[in-house]
Amino acid sequence: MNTNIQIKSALEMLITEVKPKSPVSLNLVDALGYVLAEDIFSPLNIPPFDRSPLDGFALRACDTLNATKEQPTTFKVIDFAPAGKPSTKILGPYQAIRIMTGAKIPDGADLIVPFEETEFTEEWVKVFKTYKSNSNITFKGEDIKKGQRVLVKGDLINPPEIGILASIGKNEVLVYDRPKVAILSTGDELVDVNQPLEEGKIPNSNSYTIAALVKRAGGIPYILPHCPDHLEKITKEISSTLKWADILVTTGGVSVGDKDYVMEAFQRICDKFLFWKVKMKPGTPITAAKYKDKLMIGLSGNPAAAFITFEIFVKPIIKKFRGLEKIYPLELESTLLSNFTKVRNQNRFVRAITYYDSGNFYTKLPDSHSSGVISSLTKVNSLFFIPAGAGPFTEGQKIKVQLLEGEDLLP
Ligand SMILES: Nc1nc2c(c(=O)[nH]1)N[C@H]1C(S)=C(S)[C@@H](COP(=O)(O)OP(=O)(O)OC[C@H]3O[C@@H](n4cnc5c(N)ncnc54)[C@H](O)[C@@H]3O)O[C@H]1N2
Ligand code: MOO
Ligand SMILES: [Mg+2]
Repeated sequence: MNTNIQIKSALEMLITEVKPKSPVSLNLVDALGYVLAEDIFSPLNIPPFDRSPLDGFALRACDTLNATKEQPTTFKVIDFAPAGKPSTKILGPYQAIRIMTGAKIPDGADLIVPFEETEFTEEWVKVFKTYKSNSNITFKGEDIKKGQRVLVKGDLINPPEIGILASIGKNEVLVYDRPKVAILSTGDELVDVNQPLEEGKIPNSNSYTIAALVKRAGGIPYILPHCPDHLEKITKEISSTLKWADILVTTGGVSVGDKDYVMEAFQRICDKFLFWKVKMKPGTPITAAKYKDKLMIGLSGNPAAAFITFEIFVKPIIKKFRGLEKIYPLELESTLLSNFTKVRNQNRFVRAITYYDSGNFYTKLPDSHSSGVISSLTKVNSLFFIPAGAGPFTEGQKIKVQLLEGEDLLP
């Protein structure tokens, strides 16, 4: 069995098992946060016609040749062209068409003069200088050429991409579906959040933390009813869940306790067992297995360990299922504002709070790092990785932290 393996090997083992979900066609408004499963080519020129970028008058530049401040040239206003209603007139010598921003340039015109540079009435307009041909015209295809590739397979759809798709008249896009992530907390001590507590019991918090983390990572979370520490029941629940879920995340029952059954359940169900125990703290006893194209990941029951190992191992998996290429966190240099003096012979991920101020990043470490402590997770937005044997770390020292959000900023 693969056991006590390095963090990197565990991640590689998991990631190589993941293929992006099959593409689905989505309406534009629903596509936010999905990843494109096709290259997008524009069927149109944008703009689709030569248009005016200003409110003013359409003229012929050659007619402005003798215009000066002292001796302006006068043009006869022959038509009005608002946006969306092109003028049908052909502009002749010393004629002008009053034109609005976004309107099609009338035939015969090669110049737009903005209102501010003219004097005008309803019948005539005066210009006071010479203009070059093609001044103040936005040309057809200047923004996007017909046939141009505007977005690439693998691009994340954010609001700008939605706008680009709409501007080329595309209402449906092919995107990679989001993975369905089932969450199963195990433990005889668990009760639902809305149920009364009895002696020795605790509310199931992991399912909710994990569901929120799944959502933040772009997966679709499904919280299953928590399961007692019972091998048959756990096995049955996981087997039936894998019929529809892409990823199954469990918490609890992965260590060496008499009632820790999750790894055994994985072994019964899987067609490929991946590993048990990774050389890191917290969350050492993490386990993973594969069944068909589905992944099972068993996280430690300790709330902070479940949180941290989710971010390290499950988040990149979800991102790969979503079709993203950048699946690992953004790492940045930061100034440590706390002391961390313990030197341990184990790789550690320390929960951290990182912020930006006047050109620098700063990182504070909460007081407690115990994997069973949940209170010190508040405001945690980053992880400080300490390789085995490294340290001590003191206030003012530069360190590297991994951000739990902000991957958009990756190059
Ligand atoms: N003899 C040893 N004991 C333990 C070892 C070891 O190496 N030798 N490893 C410790 C480490 S490290 C960890 S981490 C835990 C892992 O425990 P499990 O994954 O088996 O989790 P449980 O035993 O079920 O629970 C641990 C802890 O977490 C609480 N818990 C569980 N589920 C939830 C939930 N859904 N919401 C909130 N809290 C939960 C549970 O009550 C326990 O307190 O094992 C150590 N032991
Ligand atoms: O590996 Mo455990 O989560 O540190 O207590
Ligand atoms: Mg246990």
